[in-house]
Formats: sequence, structure tokens, C-alpha cells
Amino acid sequence: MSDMKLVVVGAGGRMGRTLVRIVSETPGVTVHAAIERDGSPVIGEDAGILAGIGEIGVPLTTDVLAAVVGADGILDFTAPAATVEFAELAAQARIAHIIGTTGCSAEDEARIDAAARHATVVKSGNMSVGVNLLAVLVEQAARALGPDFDVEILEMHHRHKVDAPSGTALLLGEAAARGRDIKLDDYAVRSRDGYTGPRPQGAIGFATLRGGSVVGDHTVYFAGAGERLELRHVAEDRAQFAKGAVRAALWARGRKPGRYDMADVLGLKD
Ligand SMILES: NC(=O)C1=CN([C@@H]2O[C@H](COP(=O)(O)OP(=O)(O)OC[C@H]3O[C@@H](n4cnc5c(N)ncnc54)[C@H](OP(=O)(O)O)[C@@H]3O)[C@@H](O)[C@H]2O)C=CC1
Ligand SMILES: O=C(O)C1=N[C@H](C(=O)O)C[C@H](O)C1
Repeated sequence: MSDMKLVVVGAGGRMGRTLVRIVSETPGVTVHAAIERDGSPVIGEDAGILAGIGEIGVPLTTDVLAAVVGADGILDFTAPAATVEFAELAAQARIAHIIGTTGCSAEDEARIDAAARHATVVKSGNMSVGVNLLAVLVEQAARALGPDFDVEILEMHHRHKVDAPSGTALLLGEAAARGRDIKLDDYAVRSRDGYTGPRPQGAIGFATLRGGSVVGDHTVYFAGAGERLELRHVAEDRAQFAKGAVRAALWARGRKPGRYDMADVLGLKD
């Protein structure tokens, strides 16, 4: 089979540069085009040079319509407003759309669901193998320990991150809620300030730290009376997210349109 041709959108960003590097290093996939937004100072630069791997002959452009011609998939770690537009484009082109973008609203999610009628969409708040396995363990722990153990999720990311709680923290919260057979939205406490009163029974709490260059730290606490379990993941390198995204793209190739996540890709669903 020929190489899978992938369009990297947001190719000048932290994840975009990492994706260009990982796609270039991975057999079976190739960088078909590299897209940045209108007005970006990196337009015209070679995507490989920007990614620190030397020239690959793919200049950054703004022309995403031309980019999807002949492409098999889009790798998208950008921003919600951009992602919903790329989803519609992927649907028109009937190709795979791998979405790592976090911070999407319910309305954005509905537009992505609609696009997934025609595109093969894999979307996850975290594309690493480790976090997706952690989510399985969190679901099991929540089921076994029950509501007597208070669930709190602490995350820390670099100073540039614009959304909170992180997509990963929410993914882990969903896993805990599944384990308890409840809906996260009914129990989530996403921030605390001032005279909050005691902790509501069964709450799933979130706490956010931002600073420096932290790639991504997540700890799920199960705090009981007299004992505490802590499940933790530390991302040391963005390459793990990019490798997960490439794995998702290869998995999505030729698969019927629909909405999938990394647990589907990794075979973690029963
Ligand atoms: N699911 C996962 O495993 C992971 C998800 N993420 C998520 O990925 C997203 C990006 O993170 P990160 O790389 O750190 O952020 P960056 O801000 O470094 O990169 C985003 C890039 O997308 C560009 N962009 C925004 N809008 C458009 C558009 N309409 N067309 C083309 N390019 C556009 C930005 O350009 P400009 O700077 O000009 O706005 C920027 O270059 C975040 O939502 C983050 O949470 C990150 C890591 C892992
Ligand atoms: O913005 C980031 O950097 C990251 N975002 C994702 C998230 O919101 O969880 C994944 C990872 O932790 C890095």
C-alpha cells in the first residue's frame, strides 16, 4: 500500500512541529502539506526546517483546500474554532480527521459529530498510550472503591496553555464517572474559590496548575477515610502525543466514517 498522505494543520505550533518530525520519521506516512493560519510569520518556511529535522520540501501555506486534494487525512492540534472548520473540510473530502485539540464546547462537539457522518474522526484529549491506559485503571478503581473515596484530579501544564481543565483531566473525570455509573456533568466541581462549604458527596473535583514548560502532569486521587490511592501520569515529551496521532491515522485509514477515540485505536474497549 502507498504511504498515507497527511496534512498537518497548525504546523508551526508546539504539537504541529512535533507532528511534522514524527510523521517524517515514521514508515508508511508522509507529510503531504503543512498549514498555518493567515498572517502567521512562518508561512513559506519549510516545515522540516521549522521542525528541526532539515528541509523536507513542504512549505507552510494557508491553502487548506488545495492541501486536502489527494490527501488521506488531517492531523489537527490547533484550536476549537479551527478544528470545527477542518472537520467540515474532512467530511467534504471524505478523509480521516485526527483531532487532538482540547477546549471544545458542546456546540463544537456537535459540529464534529455532524462531520463524522462523512469523515473518519478520531478525537481524544490525550493521544498517549499511557494516559489511555490510565483511564482504564481509573474507571476500575472508581468502580471498586465506590463513592466513599473522593475523586480529585490535579493537572499541571506549561504557561502557554489556554484551556482548563485540560482535555486529559476531563477524559480521566469521564473514566471515573463511568466507573461509578454517573454523569460527569452532574458531579464535576471544576474550580473552587472563597467560602465553598464542605465537599459535596460524590463530587469529582478538578484542580489546575499552570507554569513553566511542563508538558503534562496528571494525578487522580481517590481519597478515603484513613487511606488514599494516587494514580499518576507524567508526559516528558510531546512525541508521545504525536506518535499516538499517527497510530490513529493509520488505524482510521479505510475505516468507515464515524466518531472514534484512542481507546478504539488501542483496543481498550471491551
Ligand atoms: N490530545 C493530545 O494528545 C494533545 C492535545 N494538545 C492540544 O493541541 C492544541 C494545540 O496545542 P499546542 O501545539 O501546544 O498549541 P500551539 O498554540 O503551539 O499550536 C497551535 C497552532 O495552531 C495554529 N492555528 C490556530 N488556528 C489555526 C487555523 N485556523 N489554521 C491553521 N493553523 C491554526 C496556531 O497558530 P497561531 O499561533 O497563529 O494561533 C498554532 O501555530 C491544544 O488544544 C492542546 O491542548 C496538545 C498536546 C497533546
Ligand atoms: O496543551 C497541552 O500542552 C496539552 N494538552 C492536552 C490536554 O489538554 O490534556 C494533552 C496534554 O496534556 C498536553
